[in-house]
Amino acid sequence: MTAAPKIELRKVCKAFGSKVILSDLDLSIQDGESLVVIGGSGTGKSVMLKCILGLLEPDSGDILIDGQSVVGLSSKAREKVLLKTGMLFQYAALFDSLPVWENVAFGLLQAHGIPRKKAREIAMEKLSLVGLGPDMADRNPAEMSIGMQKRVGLARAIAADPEIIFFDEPTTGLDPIMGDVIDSLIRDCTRRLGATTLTISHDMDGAQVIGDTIALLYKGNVVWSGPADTIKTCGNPYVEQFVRGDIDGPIKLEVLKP
Ligand SMILES: Nc1ncnc2c1ncn2[C@@H]1O[C@H](COP(=O)(O)OP(=O)(O)OP(=O)(O)O)[C@@H](O)[C@H]1O
Repeated sequence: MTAAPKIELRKVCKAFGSKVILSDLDLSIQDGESLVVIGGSGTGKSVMLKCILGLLEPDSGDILIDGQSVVGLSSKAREKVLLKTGMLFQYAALFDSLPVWENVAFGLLQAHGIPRKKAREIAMEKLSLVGLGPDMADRNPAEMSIGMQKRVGLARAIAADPEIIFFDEPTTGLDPIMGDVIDSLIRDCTRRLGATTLTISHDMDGAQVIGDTIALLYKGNVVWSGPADTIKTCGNPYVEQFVRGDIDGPIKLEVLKP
């Protein structure tokens, strides 16, 4: 018997008023797989992620984690599901009022009820995995560069050894070299954990570093998916246009009328 996908979207639809964002979206991520969903601005990547996290409810369709539907859960049941997940937000979203170690340990302290001493030990271990020494632990995140903040955010995402990790545009705001460093760290840390990951991104190069599989979203649906290392040779016209950044092709830019 084949195992159920770790995360599965079945014909998910979501509209805001008359504007259809997700349209019969099917997607599945196997246990231990790293999927990167790429797509232009406004194609529904964030809406998809918010539906999976329960921040938005699909109009129809189903979303399953470990074979269990997570649509319409009570907040208590959702908290339980979210305990097996970690998340790195687009701008790291650290609390400036807390030192670095406590940012990393936030979920351990608040959601997992781990005592402070133990939580600090785990935080130090995770900081070292992302290349930050013990001297960083008591720093204020606001004093750190964006690259360092992303490392702290990654340490927080992996703090509880989650089974699933979500990455929202993990290299936004970084220069290409630091972006590459963070992409490689994400790949190494998540592989070490054996976690299943879902990343949303615009960044083709990063997607190939992080992803086992890439899916291209356009108008709320997957127009291509396949192994990350085939994206440049797959011959799919949507992918080719996206890779080249051409204006001409099947992807139509929605230009706002003045
Ligand atoms: N709460 C909301 N109410 C109304 N419209 C929304 C809401 N959230 C998102 N949208 C619309 O849904 C569309 C898709 O947005 P989404 O943020 O998912 O795009 P995206 O692919 O993540 O884009 P980007 O890469 O620029 O972040 C956009 O047109 C956006 O304006």
